[in-house]
Amino acid sequence: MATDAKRPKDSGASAQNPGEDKTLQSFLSWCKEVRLELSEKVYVSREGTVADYGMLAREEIEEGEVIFSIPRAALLNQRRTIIHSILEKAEEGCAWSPCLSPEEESLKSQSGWVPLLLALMFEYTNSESHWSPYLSLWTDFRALDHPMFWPKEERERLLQGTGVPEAVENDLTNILKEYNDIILPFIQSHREVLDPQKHTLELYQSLVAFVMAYSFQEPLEEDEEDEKEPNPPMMVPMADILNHVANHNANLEFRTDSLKMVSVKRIKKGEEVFNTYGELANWQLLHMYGFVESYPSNTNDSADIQMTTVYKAALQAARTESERSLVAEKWDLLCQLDIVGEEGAFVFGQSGSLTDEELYTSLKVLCMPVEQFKEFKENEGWEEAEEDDEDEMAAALSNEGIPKLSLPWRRLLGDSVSLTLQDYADELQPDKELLGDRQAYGRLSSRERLALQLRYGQKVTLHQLLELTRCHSV
Ligand SMILES: C[S@@+](CC[C@H](N)C(=O)[O-])C[C@H]1O[C@@H](n2cnc3c(N)ncnc32)[C@H](O)[C@@H]1O
Repeated sequence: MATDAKRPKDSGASAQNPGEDKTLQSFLSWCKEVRLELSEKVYVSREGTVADYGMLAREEIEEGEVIFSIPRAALLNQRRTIIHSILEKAEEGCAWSPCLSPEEESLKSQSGWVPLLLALMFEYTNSESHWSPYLSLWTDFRALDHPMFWPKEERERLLQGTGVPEAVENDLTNILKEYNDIILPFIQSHREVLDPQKHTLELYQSLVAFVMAYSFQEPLEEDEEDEKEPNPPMMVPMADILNHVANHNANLEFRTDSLKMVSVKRIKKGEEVFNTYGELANWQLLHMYGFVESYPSNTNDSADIQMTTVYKAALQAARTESERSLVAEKWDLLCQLDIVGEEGAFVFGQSGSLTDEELYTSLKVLCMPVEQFKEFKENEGWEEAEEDDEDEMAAALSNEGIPKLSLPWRRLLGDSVSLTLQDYADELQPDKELLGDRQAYGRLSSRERLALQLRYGQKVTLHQLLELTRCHSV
């Protein structure tokens, strides 16, 4: 535990030169007040980290050591804000606006983030806030450079084919809707604490980006997963100073009285302490956090192909109207069986398909002769014997070290889906030469670099898959 007594006056356990950064100094003093315990083996810094603030090891840290511990009372959530009572009342369904129906008055939003966002709107703009020393670390959330802050034209041009522009459009629509339907009426009904001139849509959007990139969600117990709604997000001071890499060396543990950042491997002196934000592909990291990991460091990277892309390829391959309506019927059944969905994606990781059950079944059904499809429909799935066949094939393929999908791929859909995938990969168009040309790379804007890294990784993943389908076609 770090205490005042143990610390020399000007080089606390948490910063090499704390005096140089007054905002950081004030945050670290606040941490002591709220009894956040920080190991003397680490310090917060803006130098020597991958991005702005981060945490560095002052000394070697063994696996399993507690790096810092945050009492639950130091977490910022909807219950720990001055406006908690009005948030609670609104959540309980008490009337707060004479013009709205009870459904409209509820603070329930699609994302479940609204109460925390209202709390942040109030606390972030209140200089007397208990959370001010913490929230003052960030003066401009737009500096995060999430694609939601890029001009639309730039986003669509640089990120075409990656899935990010579509995800961002969806976010922007939801943000506008939530602000107009829930936030603004709530602000207008609580003018004693909120003000539409100050608590604007622009601020709301910035705070959504902050919650996206900095908040934590406590996982549910395994037996609660099916019954309970996910826990609402919360802000976890100090844990959110840590940057992320796939090959992380620390992990946040949720205990009864406190949250603890624990090392999951030995961390050498001078190394950065990295948390994990989850097993996230580069397109997800860019969408939610505004950064990507360079190829091939992100072992969780993947390229996601919308399930409907495969449906469209099958429709294109159909030659007559009756073949097209058979494809449509097959697709409906696959949807009903929850094997595919309008919003779903087939996911390809660095070593092959991560959704091979769904992909294999979809391809097989889409290519079935009509008689076999009738039988499949009656059984609502495969016969036992066929499952055995699949297992045998999977075993044979994994003996060869080849992902399960590769062999049946061409046999099932011929060239049509391979070609669609090729088109999909071509749409990514990353200029590989640029990655190797340091000078040219140096001339790119930071957004162009992000886009290049993202598209290159996705293209490589897809090409590995395409290569496999070519090598092992039957
Ligand atoms: C939870 S915060 C981490 C603290 C942050 N560095 C700061 O100074 O406020 C998450 C943000 O840190 C940055 N970040 C985290 N890991 C990164 C990485 N490996 N590379 C680049 N930026 C990263 C991104 O801007 C991300 O949105």
